[in-house]
Amino acid sequence: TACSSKYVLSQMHPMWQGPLAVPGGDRQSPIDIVVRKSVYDSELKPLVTDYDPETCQQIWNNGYSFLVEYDDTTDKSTLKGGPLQDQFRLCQFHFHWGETNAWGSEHTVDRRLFPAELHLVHWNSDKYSLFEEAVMEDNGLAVIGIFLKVGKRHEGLQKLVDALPAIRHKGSIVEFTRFDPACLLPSNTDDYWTYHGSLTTPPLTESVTWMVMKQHIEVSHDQLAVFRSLLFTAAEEEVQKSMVNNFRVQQPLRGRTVRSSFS
Ligand SMILES: NS(=O)(=O)c1c(F)c(F)c(-n2cc(CC3CCCCC3)nn2)c(F)c1F
Ligand SMILES: [Zn+2]
Repeated sequence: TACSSKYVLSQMHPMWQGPLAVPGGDRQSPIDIVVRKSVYDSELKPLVTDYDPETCQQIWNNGYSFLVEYDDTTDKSTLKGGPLQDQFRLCQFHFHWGETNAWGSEHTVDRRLFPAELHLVHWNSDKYSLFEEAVMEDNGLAVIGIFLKVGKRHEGLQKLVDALPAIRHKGSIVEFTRFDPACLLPSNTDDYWTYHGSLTTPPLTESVTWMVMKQHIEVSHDQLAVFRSLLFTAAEEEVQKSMVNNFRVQQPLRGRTVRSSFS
């Protein structure tokens, strides 16, 4: 898909630190969400997701995370509502996690870290015709962020966990079909924080409307351990590096307001 063909990885250090902020960047991600400073906005609507599992295509290790990619050539898997004016197409979802359960998420809530964070990446198909185009525009992307906590096993996640050994190395890809990403959403998707930010990996473009869910999902310790069995490195590299701590350092708020859909 447009999204997959271009998810090429720049030679990024695993612990993507990169420039603290993009030159002139005043809406970088991730950030700490300071609950008491967020502003309730009664105009914010519930999110409306409409995902078709038939658009699920493949799962691959891009050397930064693992991605589940969807066919985004038609409006079959969409997101609208929330703070969004337009309709957005799902192109991929991926995760960020730590080497231990003590950290791993990119966003935090009052400095609280979670062991992992799921990102569902969508692009504005009302205004643009390709992901690559949308990724460069102010209102081009919409990403849903969902925190993961260690607890009971997540039945829906297991199909994905079982596919990971086949993509241990950077660059490996396998067919992955009929996976409904709705199974990864928390039961309550009405309560979220939203702010204008950026990709947390290169090209770090400031094109993302973020919606971070208030409610986390639970996965088991063992399921998360399989994430950590992935490798940043390709099969032919001598030194293999575990794919862990693939999160970006937090960025300055620069006067932005984080709005909440709940009071
Ligand atoms: N963490 S995040 O902010 O949710 C997040 C995203 F939203 C992304 F869209 C990407 N992304 C990066 C590219 C490379 C493209 C390479 C060609 C030019 C456009 C980017 N594809 N998708 C991404 F890597 C990422 F981490
Ligand atoms: Zn991400």
